[in-house]
Amino acid sequence: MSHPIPSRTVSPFPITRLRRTRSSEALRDLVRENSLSVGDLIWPVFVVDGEGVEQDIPSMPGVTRKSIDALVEAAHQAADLGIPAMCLFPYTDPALKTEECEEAWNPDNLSNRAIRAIKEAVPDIAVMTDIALDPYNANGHDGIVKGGEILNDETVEALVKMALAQADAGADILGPSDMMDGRIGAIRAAIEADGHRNLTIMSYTAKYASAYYGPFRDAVGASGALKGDKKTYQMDPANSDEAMRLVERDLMEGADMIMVKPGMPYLDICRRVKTEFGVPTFAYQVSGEYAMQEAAAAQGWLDGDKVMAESLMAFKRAGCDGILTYYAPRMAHMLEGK
Ligand SMILES: NCc1[nH]cc(CCC(=O)O)c1CC(=O)O
Repeated sequence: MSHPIPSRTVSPFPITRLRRTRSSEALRDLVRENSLSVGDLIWPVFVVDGEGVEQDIPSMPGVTRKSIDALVEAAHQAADLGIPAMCLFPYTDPALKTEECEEAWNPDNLSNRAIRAIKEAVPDIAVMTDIALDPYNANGHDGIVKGGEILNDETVEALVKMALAQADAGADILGPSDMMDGRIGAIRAAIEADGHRNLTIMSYTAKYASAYYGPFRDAVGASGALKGDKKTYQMDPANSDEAMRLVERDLMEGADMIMVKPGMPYLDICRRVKTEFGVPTFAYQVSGEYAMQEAAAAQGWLDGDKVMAESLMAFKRAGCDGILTYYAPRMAHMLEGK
């Protein structure tokens, strides 16, 4: 937390030399204000159909789409590293994409099968889901489209069905990422009525209409499908007060945790959420942030490991309790000294 600095802490030079507490690693350790630990990390992963499959994603070097068996293996490794949660994103066969998006609430869709497989093999790792229609939508949008309009209330009904299917599959954290109005309240009411009393919701509350999602859309196979942009539901990057209204709204409707997305370009929003609401606050370091850092590292223009660690610490300093990051296993290895 940041505190107002009373001027009496700074006497004139040389009584005060602020370099003293930076003069050795030991002193720097003692006065460090924030820390990053493995327990802060949520690992987003991409699931694809098949067996023994690991596909590279060219715009996200080092990240792969994995079939369920490979994903279970990855879940074991994540749990061994102490990573508390994984977040699943399915690559959907284009043949399963429709205008009504029915595959989204199929109890046996790829994502729900993956949830079951992970919870059975590695029960201690928390599984987070994505609730939005875009992987299943013939036109790539997060909501149902009729006559060129992204329909709010009809989409919310579909999202509730999707949430219930994920709850039944054993999800621990539901992640509505669609930005429709009223979806948190509708999902909360439905899962309560269905007896899922401890099921948490991490709302993608302040999700901006961002150009940083490009590589993710390649990873889930949505780039080609998307017609137009997402500006009628995702937020305008120019706005900050509006994000605070969304946080208040989502908390009132039953969200347990709040997320800001993208991450690094929106650290001011993270800080405002934490300072103004004092609730569990998360940021998503998105695909484009990862791609930028890795592209520069591959050129030898940046030190990839150091930039990874610095970028993740920045989220803690901005007030986040945790970070969704494709770096989760790599950062965990570094933190464990492995
Ligand atoms: N609603 C789907 C969704 N969930 C997470 C991301 C982006 C994640 C990333 O870029 O890493 C997106 C893409 C989008 O809204 O277009």
